[in-house]
Amino acid sequence: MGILEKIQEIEREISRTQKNKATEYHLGLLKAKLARYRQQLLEPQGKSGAKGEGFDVMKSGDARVALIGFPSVGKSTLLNTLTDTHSETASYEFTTLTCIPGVIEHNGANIQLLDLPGIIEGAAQGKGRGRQVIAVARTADLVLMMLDATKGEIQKELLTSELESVGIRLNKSKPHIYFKQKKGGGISFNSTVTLTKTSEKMVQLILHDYKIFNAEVLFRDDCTTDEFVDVLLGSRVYMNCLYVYNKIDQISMEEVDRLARQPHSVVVSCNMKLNLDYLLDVMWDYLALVRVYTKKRGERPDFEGGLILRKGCTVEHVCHVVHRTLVDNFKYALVWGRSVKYSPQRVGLHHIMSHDDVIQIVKK
Ligand SMILES: Nc1nc2c(ncn2[C@@H]2O[C@H](COP(=O)(O)OP(=O)(O)OP(=O)(O)O)[C@@H](O)[C@H]2O)c(=O)[nH]1
Ligand SMILES: [K+]
Ligand SMILES: [Mg+2]
Repeated sequence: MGILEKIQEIEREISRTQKNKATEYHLGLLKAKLARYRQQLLEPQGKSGAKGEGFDVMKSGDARVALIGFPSVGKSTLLNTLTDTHSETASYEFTTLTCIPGVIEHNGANIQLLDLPGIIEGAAQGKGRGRQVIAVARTADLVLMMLDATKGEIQKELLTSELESVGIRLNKSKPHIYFKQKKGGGISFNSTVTLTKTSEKMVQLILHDYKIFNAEVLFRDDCTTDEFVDVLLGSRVYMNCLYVYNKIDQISMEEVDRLARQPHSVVVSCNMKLNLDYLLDVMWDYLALVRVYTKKRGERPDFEGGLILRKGCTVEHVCHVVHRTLVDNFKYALVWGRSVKYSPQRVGLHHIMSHDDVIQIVKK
């Protein structure tokens, strides 16, 4: 039996099984099996076809953003509007068949935007070019899930579950579970909180099913069985996602207002160029980018050549970007901007920089 058939069989069994106390362990085990088969399905089966022509795009710039969505929601139209690249657009589905990179220039940063073929239900199982699209999405720093504002929330749910089924978790943080396989000593299970969503027995059963007999498990949160399986499989990707509702020119103001209030959501119209500046600002936030200007003593800051770093970056990070050996000769730095109380303020290597700060590094 192929993996796909096995998956279907388990899914059928799960839907047949009534959810209650007596079937809890049975269902938990089925779900764990399902997760394992899905993982196997994703792993490239030989060289042929798995990678897919037209998807091998070099990473470039300061960050990478992938456009995911059903066909004809306006992904290519967005790429054409925000970048100098041209990607074919049309009213029929699957206009785009490969990965098309463009560059967004924003706040002095170059953000690589990837236009991708539309994905459809069953993409994770290889329908359309789903698997290749998902593989590219995994390499991005941010997913823009583009949705057609004239269609229902169901698109978002379907896409989210497609991505979930291949190990991509959107806007979720990694479960606080410590798991380590050991050479011996059996299973050591501990938790720092009371577990209400799973149990030691459930975890033991799953580990047994995975043929893991020696391991250390520590729950630091009241996590679910599914979250434990995520940690066990270890290959989950936790990604930031922005839901971009396009074609708001086609819906009522009330509806626009409602969509705009959804979490992690931005409403736009690519055709009418509505709200795209706001989209760029939110993208910048979600990418957690920071621009820092350097300045030499007695000179004006270099406002042309801002350095692009990540939120939380320190003076030490800035030094590394400026020059490899700068840290060794570092005496102190003067900083102007939002990260300091007084401008300028003398700071050390561990000082955390804010967006648009100016820094002057003083050497020994
Ligand atoms: N009304 C309206 N139509 C739009 C908007 N943006 C794009 N469209 C239209 O939607 C259709 C599909 O646009 P594309 O950019 O080709 O969509 P896509 O998501 O790249 O489609 P695939 O590559 O086939 O997956 C085109 O006819 C566009 O003109 C918008 O803001 N409003
Ligand atoms: K299209
Ligand atoms: Mg397209």
